[in-house]
Amino acid sequence: MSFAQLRLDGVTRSFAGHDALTDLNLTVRSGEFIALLGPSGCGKSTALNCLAGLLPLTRGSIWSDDTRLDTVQAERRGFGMVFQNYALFPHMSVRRNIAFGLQMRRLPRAEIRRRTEEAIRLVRLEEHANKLPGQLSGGQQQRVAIARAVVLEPALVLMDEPLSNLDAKLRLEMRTEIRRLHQSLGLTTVYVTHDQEEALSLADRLVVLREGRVQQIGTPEELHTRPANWHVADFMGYRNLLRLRADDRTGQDEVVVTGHGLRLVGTPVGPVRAGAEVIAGVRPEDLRITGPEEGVPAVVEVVEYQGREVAVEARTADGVQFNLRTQTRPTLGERIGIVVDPVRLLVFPADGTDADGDDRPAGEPAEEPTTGDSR
Ligand SMILES: Nc1ncnc2c1ncn2[C@@H]1O[C@H](COP(=O)(O)OP(=O)(O)OP(=O)(O)O)[C@@H](O)[C@H]1O
Repeated sequence: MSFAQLRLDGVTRSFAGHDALTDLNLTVRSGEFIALLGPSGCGKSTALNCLAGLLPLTRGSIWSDDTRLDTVQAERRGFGMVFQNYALFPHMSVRRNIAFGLQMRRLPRAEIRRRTEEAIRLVRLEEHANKLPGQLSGGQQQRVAIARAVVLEPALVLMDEPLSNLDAKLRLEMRTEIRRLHQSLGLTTVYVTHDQEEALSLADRLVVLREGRVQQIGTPEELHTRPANWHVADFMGYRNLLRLRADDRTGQDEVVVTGHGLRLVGTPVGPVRAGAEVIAGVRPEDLRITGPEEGVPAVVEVVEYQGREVAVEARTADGVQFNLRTQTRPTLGERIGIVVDPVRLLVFPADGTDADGDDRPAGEPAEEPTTGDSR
């Protein structure tokens, strides 16, 4: 069942009266790689299982072009699935595991053989085709699982944290592998992960979820440079989140924020009102270290070697902690100045209101952003 567009329209799923996923609207275009991203419990797997047909919807609908899909049984949707536990048949060889789905479809024997061998080649398991899953490494087993899904040429491939059981090095390799397969086979993929780096590197578009609600949908670049609210910023590596107050001179393009002995100029994202409480966020790599006579004065407390760069923690006299990344290596106890580029300091309404003024995910944030003194 191939499609030009797959549309999720107000997809909602609740468990015992509690919404696990609320009002998900998303259009997946054929050939796209979409990542569903968010912390544990945000509703990612629920969304994927609704798409797969493993969970009935509480409200809303799913459409494959003009055909309603949410009423179609899981096995008739023609989707491929890859999960974190590979769920391979332990008593069957790699080759038979991959061929199994084709055999179930009663395809001609020659076609089964041709497609199976091609899938084995695609995931580079030629040398292991006769082994049992138990004789393979985790990464190899995951490749079998992927081959088994894509050999059926599914209209959509659904992956739920497929790399989470692998070690760091293999995860990176498999990530490249998955992207390569997606491209070379012209797949359409929906991929669930809690790892923002994985999502940013794999996906054409990301859907950031929090407490069952979409926070933002966008390209990696859009999310990276323009998170819609501070929750998304938090997730996108804006490690410095400061609870401050907007000055009276709040404009369209610039806002002065003050508090905890700080006075910084930033860029408003969303409806930031003069005098309002805000969350100002900046990434560690967007802060610059200079001498103590310039910028925000602070003292270096932690210096952590991280390959080419150094992660630095510094604290101001008022106890605000900053996380920085630099190429130069300051010494412990050194007095430095921290320069904040106004374009890179994003200022969000503290209630979590979105950039488009949509205040659906609003409400006083449950978790407090770091203000330095809380750590
Ligand atoms: N079968 C179920 N019965 C009751 N509650 C459920 C069920 N499945 C999920 N939930 C609840 O729905 C919410 C979303 O769960 P979901 O598994 O979709 O989150 P997730 O983002 O995939 O998290 P994780 O990465 O930890 O799997 C959670 O609060 C979870 O406890």
